[in-house]
Amino acid sequence: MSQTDTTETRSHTEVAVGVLIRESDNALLITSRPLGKPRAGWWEFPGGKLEAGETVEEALRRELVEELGIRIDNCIAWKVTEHDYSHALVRLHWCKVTQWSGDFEMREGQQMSWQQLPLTVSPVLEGSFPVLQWLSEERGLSFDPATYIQAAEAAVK
Ligand SMILES: Nc1nc2c([nH]c(=O)n2[C@H]2C[C@H](O)[C@@H](COP(=O)(O)OP(=O)(O)OP(=O)(O)O)O2)c(=O)[nH]1
Repeated sequence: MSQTDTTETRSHTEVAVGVLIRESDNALLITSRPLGKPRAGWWEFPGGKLEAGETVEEALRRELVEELGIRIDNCIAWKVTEHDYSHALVRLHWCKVTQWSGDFEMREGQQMSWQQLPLTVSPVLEGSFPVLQWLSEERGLSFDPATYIQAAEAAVK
């Protein structure tokens, strides 16, 4: 390797993310990131990192019990995306969830909001923007990333 080659190999952090869709009105569950995590207070879809030996579905089931106190009945693998944050290079495994049981409890002191598109909470994690676009397209809605991008840029300043 030459001295000018600054190529750095970063390993991916695998993350399971749930797009919970409420049957009655198609609303999406969005939660805020708890204090102590990178981007605390930002909004995201619920989920978290895979632990050693876990499948995406197992990780999502565990995270949703730990964070929200609910048990999911189905987990439909949907998309895989990547995002390079300064704190981690993440690979996001997106699953749609339409059935669950239990009452929502914010076990990590976070907030939750059932949202229609476009979301009204802000700022939203940048790694979730592609999914907001796909969900908008599925619903025949236009997607304008500008508002999300501006809010994210303002929040990292
Ligand atoms: N849960 C979730 N994570 C997301 C989304 N979009 C996005 O870029 N991410 C990124 C942010 C984080 O870098 C990573 C998730 O890691 P995390 O720190 O929240 O995971 P965790 O709950 O297992 O946390 P920890 O207690 O192990 O630190 O994925 C999203 O919509 N939901």
